[in-house]
Amino acid sequence: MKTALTIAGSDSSGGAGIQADLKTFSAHGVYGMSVIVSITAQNTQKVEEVEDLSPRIIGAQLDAVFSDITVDAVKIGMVSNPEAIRVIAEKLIQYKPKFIVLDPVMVSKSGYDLLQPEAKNVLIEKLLPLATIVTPNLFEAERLINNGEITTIEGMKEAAKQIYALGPQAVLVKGGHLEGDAVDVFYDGKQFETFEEERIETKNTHGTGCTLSSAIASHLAKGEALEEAIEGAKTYIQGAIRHSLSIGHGSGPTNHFFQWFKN
Ligand SMILES: Nc1ncnc2c1ncn2[C@@H]1O[C@H](COP(=O)(O)OP(=O)(O)O)[C@@H](O)[C@H]1O
Ligand SMILES: Cc1ncc(COP(=O)(O)O)c(N)n1
Repeated sequence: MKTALTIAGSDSSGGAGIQADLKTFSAHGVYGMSVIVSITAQNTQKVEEVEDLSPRIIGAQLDAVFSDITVDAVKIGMVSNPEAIRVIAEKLIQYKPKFIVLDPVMVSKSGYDLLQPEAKNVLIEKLLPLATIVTPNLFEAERLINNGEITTIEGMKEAAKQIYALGPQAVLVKGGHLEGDAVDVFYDGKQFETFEEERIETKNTHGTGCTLSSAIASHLAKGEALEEAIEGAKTYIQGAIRHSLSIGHGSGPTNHFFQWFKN
């Protein structure tokens, strides 16, 4: 069986973070593993509190996994602070996994800072150059390049180009927060490609970015080429949002098992 590892934060409500990632891996028939960076007390309405784990235990988790198990793909989500980022980068350079999908999580949909402001430049310097692909949403893309608001597909293309220049092998700027259809823009230094799906009208989009990046990692773990992996992940997130779950009183989670249990 192919394997994937998520390095991210825990979401107590199970809709985003580590929990979304593991569900996504399972739904793809990939064996999931996790290195927890931070614990959030969170639900569908808000993030109440965040507690980061020490860089030491983050490093120890990475050593435990990589020293024993072949990791076919890594997904990185919430990394929270500069010290955590430094140890993650150091271990990834040491163990050299073949694929790294970096979701540069910055702020939760409910508006809580999941990346300390002073950690942004460390993420850019240490993690972006290691990424097979980086998957910012519009807000994160704006913050990565500090070049104003992105409001059009053309703007997303320009941002993708500038983020590519920061060192990842490819970029997928996600258009979930734009108006109209859900259009994501891919750039790999050679060409642009757009991945488009019809926008689904729902408030239940908690964890969509986590789900998409883990789905890409799952497809890469199974040996698919990058664009094929994005295509598969985009089809998956569309189903997971279409059948998303009205759980809780706020923004409900995506449905990872919609193939079997439709809402
Ligand atoms: N309402 C929606 N209908 C269809 N696809 C969506 C919707 N909202 C987001 N998506 C898709 O879900 C994925 C996650 O996007 P986005 O919401 O922009 O990221 P994030 O969760 O990081 O903010 C992207 O592929 C985006 O196009
Ligand atoms: C632990 C953790 N990781 C990531 C997200 C982002 O997900 P969203 O953008 O849907 O709030 C989150 N809310 N919590």
